[in-house]
Amino acid sequence: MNTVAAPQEGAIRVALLGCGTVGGEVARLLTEQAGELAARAGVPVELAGIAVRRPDKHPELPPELLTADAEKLVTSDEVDVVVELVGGIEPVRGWLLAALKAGKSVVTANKALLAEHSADLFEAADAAGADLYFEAAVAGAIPLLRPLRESLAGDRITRVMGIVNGTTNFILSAMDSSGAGYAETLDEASRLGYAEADPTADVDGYDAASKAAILASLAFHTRVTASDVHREGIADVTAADLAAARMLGRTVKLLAICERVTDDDGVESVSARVHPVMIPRSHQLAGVGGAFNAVYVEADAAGELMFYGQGAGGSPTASAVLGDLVAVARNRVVGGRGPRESAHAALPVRPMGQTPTRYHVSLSVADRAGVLAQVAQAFADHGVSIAAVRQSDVGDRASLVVVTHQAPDAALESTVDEIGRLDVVHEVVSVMRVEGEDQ
Ligand SMILES: NC(=O)C1=CN([C@@H]2O[C@H](COP(=O)(O)OP(=O)(O)OC[C@H]3O[C@@H](n4cnc5c(N)ncnc54)[C@H](O)[C@@H]3O)[C@@H](O)[C@H]2O)C=CC1
Ligand SMILES: N[C@@H](CC=O)C(=O)O
Ligand code: NA
Repeated sequence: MNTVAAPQEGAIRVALLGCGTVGGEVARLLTEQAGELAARAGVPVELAGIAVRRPDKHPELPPELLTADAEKLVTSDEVDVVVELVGGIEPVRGWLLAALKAGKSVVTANKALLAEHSADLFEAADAAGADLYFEAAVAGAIPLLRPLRESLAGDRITRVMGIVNGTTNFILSAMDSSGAGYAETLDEASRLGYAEADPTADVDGYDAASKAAILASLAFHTRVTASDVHREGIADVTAADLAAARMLGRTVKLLAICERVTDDDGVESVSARVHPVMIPRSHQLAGVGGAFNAVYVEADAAGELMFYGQGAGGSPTASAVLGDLVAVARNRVVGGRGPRESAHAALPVRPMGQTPTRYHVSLSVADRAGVLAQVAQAFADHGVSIAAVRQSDVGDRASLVVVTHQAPDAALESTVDEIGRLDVVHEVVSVMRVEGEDQ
C-alpha cells in the first residue's frame, strides 16, 4: 500500500490524520467540494494520505491513500499541510512537532493537546514559518477563535463566557426538559458523535476546561493551560437540582467563564473556570439546547458579542476544519502566514478561591424563630452579603434559599461549610454558583 498518492501539479497536499467522526466528514467534503475549494483557496487542495489506526476498517476510502503510519506520513515530502483529527496528547504531540519542524502547516481540532502544549507548537510553527490553525478545537462550527485572534485583536477583551461542551449541554437539556436519565442521554450523545472517545472528558469538565484555557489564552494574550482552569463537571448535578432550579424559574448549564479581573490596586489577572451554573430561564444561555454552544465575548470597545451554533458533531466540526485549511492554502499561495501566538500580556492566573462568584444555597432548616438570623450571621461573619432569601414551610421544617452578592469563592465555600455545621440546619440541599439577574 502506498503512503502517498501521485501529486497534482501545483496542489496543496493534505495529510489527514484520523478519519473518524470529524475526519470522515473532512475527507468527504474535501472530495465532494474539490472544485469550489480550489476556487476559494486559489489552488487545488487534495488528499495526499490518510492515517488511521486500522486501514482495513475503511473500505469507503481509496486504499492507495490509507496508511497506519502517521509518523511517516507527516514528514513526507509530498505533504504541505497536516490536518490532525485523531485526538489525545501522545503520540499526536510528537507527530505535529515533527510536521511543523519539517515546515508543514498544521490544522487541528485537538483542544486537549492545545490546552497543554500550544506554546511548543507555536514555537515550532514560528521557527519553520508554518501556520497553526485550530478553529474546530473550541465550539465546533462556530467561528470564535478567528474573531478572537483576528477581528478583536485591536480591542481589550474583558470576559468570555458560555457553553462550550455539546455533550454536557445535550445531557443537561434532556434532563431539564424531559427528565431523561443521565446514562441513557450520554449514550445517545456518543452515538451522535458529540462525545469524546472517553466521555468522562466531557462529563467531568476536562473538555470544557481545555477550551477555557484556549479561550483565555487568546482573549487575554496570556498562556493559560488546562491545569490553570478550575474544573467541575456535571456528574453531581442531579434531577433534583434541576427540579429545584425549575421551581425557581432557573436552569442549570455547564459554563466556561474566563475573566480579566482587576484588583483595587489596579493589578490585572486572569481567571478561568468551568462549573455548573444556575441561570434564570430568561437568560439567553438558558435557551441554548442540545449540542449547541453559545459564547458571549465582552470587550471595551465592541461591547457584548454573542456567538451561537453547533458545537459538536462530524459535519459542523468539519466546516471549521475546512475553513482553516482554505486559510492555510491561501497563505501558501501568497507566501504569507496566519496569526502567530500572542502571549505578550503574560498576566498571572488568579486562584479560584480569590475569584469573585455568587452562590445559590438551598437549605433544609428547623422551622423555628431565630434560624434565619443564625444563617444570616454565618454569611456576615465571612463578609458575604445576601442578595435574596426565600423561605417556605415543608412540614415541621422550612426550606431556605439564599442567593448571595459577589464574594471571593473561598469565602462562599467556608460560609457553606459553617452553615452545614449549624444545629438548626438539617441539610445543605444544594449549592450552586449563579450567573445573571432574575427578572
Ligand atoms: N466529535 C466532535 O464533535 C468533535 C471532535 N473534536 C476533536 O476532533 C478530534 C477527533 O475527534 P473524533 O473525530 O470525534 O474522534 P474519532 O474517535 O471518531 O476518530 C479518531 C480517528 O483517529 C484514528 N486514530 C486513532 N489512533 C490513531 C493512530 N495511532 N494512528 C492513526 N490514526 C489513529 C482513528 O482510526 C479514527 O479514525 C479530537 O481531538 C476531538 O477532541 C473537536 C470538536 C468536535
Ligand atoms: N466532545 C465535545 C466535542 C466538541 O468539541 C463536545 O461535546 O463539545
Ligand atoms: Na470554532
